[in-house]
Amino acid sequence: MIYLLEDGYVDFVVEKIRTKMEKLLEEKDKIFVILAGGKTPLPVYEKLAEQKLPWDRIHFFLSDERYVPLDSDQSNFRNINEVLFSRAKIPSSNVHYVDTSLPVEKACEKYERGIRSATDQFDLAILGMGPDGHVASIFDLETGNKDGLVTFTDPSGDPKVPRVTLTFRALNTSRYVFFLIRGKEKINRLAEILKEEPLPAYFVRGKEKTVWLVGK
Ligand SMILES: O=C(O)[C@H](O)[C@@H](O)[C@H](O)[C@H](O)COP(=O)(O)O
Repeated sequence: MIYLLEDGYVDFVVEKIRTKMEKLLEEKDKIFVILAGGKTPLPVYEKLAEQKLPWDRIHFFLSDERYVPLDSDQSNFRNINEVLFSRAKIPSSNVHYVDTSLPVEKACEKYERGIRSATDQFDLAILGMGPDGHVASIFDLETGNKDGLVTFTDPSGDPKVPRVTLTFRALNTSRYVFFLIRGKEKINRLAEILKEEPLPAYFVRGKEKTVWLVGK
């Protein structure tokens, strides 16, 4: 499903996420949600934090993290914490992040252990896509197809730093996938994906539904 929005992007996307979370919470006591890093979702997260949701029943995981200190302004955790986790007063035990104070392999192992002990599937993945078609920090298919749920990359992307990322295997346990994309370049990538171009984002699908929320 694709929504192409002329304006009102943030409000529309927040509403979609809120209603989906409410629906999922009618079925289950706890839900497990993946959040993308990057800039596009930040105003969405900020507005989401103002919603009346049972935050103690929602568990969050990051799709990927830049391997930088957690207080760096390049840290996805820091940026999401600022606009969502701390504002909505989400219990810290519900926030699963990559411990970048550890050596990178250990950080992956710890993140993977945390996921496995919490759940074997995600209910909702809120993802972005790069202007080159990458998703999470999967810039090439080999990385995405690694065994296990979490892996790391050489310095890649913008900022060009090593990254820790969920694999296709982990992302594709998600029941619902919402892609949040804005701008011409990303719209061109989506057009390619619809023509089955094997870009990384092409390989991520929700088990029940994949929704593209596309803005100018
Ligand atoms: O850490 C990251 O960079 C991401 O999680 C990444 O996959 C992001 O979603 C895209 O690069 C889009 O980023 P923008 O929204 O900033 O364009």
